Amino acid sequence: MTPRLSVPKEKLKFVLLEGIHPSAVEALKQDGYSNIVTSPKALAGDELRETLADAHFLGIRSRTFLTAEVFAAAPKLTAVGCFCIGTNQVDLDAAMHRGIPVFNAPFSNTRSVAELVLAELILLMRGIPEKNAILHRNGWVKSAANSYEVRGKTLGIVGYGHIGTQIGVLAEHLGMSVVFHDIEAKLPLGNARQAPNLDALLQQADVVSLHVPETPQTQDMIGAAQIARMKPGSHLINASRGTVVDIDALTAALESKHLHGAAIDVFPVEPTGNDAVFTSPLTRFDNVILTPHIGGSTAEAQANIGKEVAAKLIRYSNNGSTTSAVNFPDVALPEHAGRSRLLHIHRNVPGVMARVNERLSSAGINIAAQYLRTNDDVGYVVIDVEDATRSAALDALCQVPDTIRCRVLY
Ligand SMILES: NC(=O)C1=CN([C@@H]2O[C@H](COP(=O)(O)OP(=O)(O)OC[C@H]3O[C@@H](n4cnc5c(N)ncnc54)[C@H](O)[C@@H]3O)[C@@H](O)[C@H]2O)C=CC1
Ligand SMILES: O=C(O)CCC(=O)C(=O)O
Repeated sequence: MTPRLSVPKEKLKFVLLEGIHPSAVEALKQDGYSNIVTSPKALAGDELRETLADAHFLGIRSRTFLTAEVFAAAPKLTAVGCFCIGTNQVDLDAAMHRGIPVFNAPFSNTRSVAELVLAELILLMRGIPEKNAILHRNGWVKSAANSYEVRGKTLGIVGYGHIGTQIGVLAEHLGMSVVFHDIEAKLPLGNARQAPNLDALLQQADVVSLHVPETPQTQDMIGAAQIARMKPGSHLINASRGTVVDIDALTAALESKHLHGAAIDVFPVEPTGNDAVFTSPLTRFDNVILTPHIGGSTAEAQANIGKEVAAKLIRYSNNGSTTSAVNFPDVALPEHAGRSRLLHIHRNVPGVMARVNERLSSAGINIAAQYLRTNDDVGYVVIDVEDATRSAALDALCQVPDTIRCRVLY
C-alpha cells in the first residue's frame, strides 16, 4: 500500500538520537511540534527498529546506521536529518527509493574541526603528547629533541573541501607551506599548491591531515604503502572517518618510529555512547593524541547544527521544500497560504506525470500551482489545490501507478 500521510502537526513524531543539541527541540517546539522523543545514545538493531516503527522524522549524528532494512521497518518515516556533515552512515539510495529526503549541516562544524586539527599539528610537532604523559606519570624530561616549530614546515591536506581549505588558510597564517590532494581540480587558497597525486603529497609533508568523506575510494586510503611514502619522522592526523586509515599499518609505523606521532579522532568502530568501552591498539602510544570523535563537538557548532537541521526538517514538513537534501530532487517552494499542498513522490518512469494530471483532472480537481523536479530514479511533484478538494486530491494522487509516497501538508 502506498504510504499516505495526513497527520496533524502535533501528532507528527520526531525522534532525535545521539544527544542532538537542545536547540533542535527548541526550534521544533517553537514551530508547534510537540511529539519529540530524544535519546543521548545511538540506537541499532531491534531497539532502533522499534523506535522508528511509528516515527515520522528522525535526527541522528554519525553513529546511527540507517540501512535499507532499517528503512523497511520505518513505514511512516518522512525525512531524516543528519545533525553533522557526514552522511556515510545512511544508505542514501535506499532512503531516496522510499521517498525519504535526507538533510545535513554541510558546514556548521567546519571551523571546529579546523581549529582542533590546527592545535593538534602544533602539539604533535612539539612532541607535547609524550611530554604530557611523562609528567602525568611523575617524570620530567626537559629536552628539545624532536621538537619543532611549524613555521616553514609543510602541511599536506588530503581532501581540499570545506574543512581542508579552512585548515590550509589557518596553517598559512602560522607560516606553513600548504600542499593538497583532491580528486577534483580545486582553486588553491593563498599560496597552497595542488599536488599532482597523493604520493607526491605524502613524500613532502611534515604533517598529513585527512579530510575526505567515507566512500569506497577512501576506504583504507592510508595503508602500509602510503605510510611508507611519508617522510621519516612525520605525523598523521585523521579527523575524517575511521575507515580511511588502516589502523594496523599506522600501529606498525608508530612501533617502528617511522612516524613520530599521530592524532586520531575517528575510528573504524566507535562506541555507541558515553557509557561504552573504547579499545584500540593505539592506546599504548604516548605520542598519539586520541579523541572521541569530537572534531565538531563545540558549543557553537552543536547549537548551530541543532538549529540548522531542525529548520530544514521543519521547512520540509510545513512547506515541502527539499532545498539542500543530499539524496533528493531539489524543490524550493513559496508559501501556500489559502491553499492545500500535496506532495507526490514517484518512480521517474515515462508517462507518470501525465497519469498524475489525468487522475486529478478526472476527479475534478483544479490545480492552482505545480512544481516538479526529478533525478534519474525519482520524481517529486508538489501540487497546490483549493482547500475544499484536498481530500479528493490526496485519494486521486495515491492511486497513481508508480507512486512511492503521497502526503498533504497542514
Ligand atoms: N571528526 C569530526 O567530528 C568531523 C568529521 N568530518 C568528516 O570530514 C569529512 C570532510 O568534510 P568537509 O570538508 O566538510 O567535506 P567536503 O565535501 O567539503 O570536502 C571533501 C573533499 O574531499 C574530496 N575527496 C573526495 N574523495 C576523495 C578521494 N578519494 N581522494 C581525494 N579527495 C577526495 C572532495 O572532492 C572534497 O573536496 C566529512 O565527510 C566527514 O566525514 C566532518 C565534520 C566533523
Ligand atoms: O558530531 C558528530 O556526531 C559527528 C561529526 C562528524 O563526524 C560530521 O559532522 O561528519
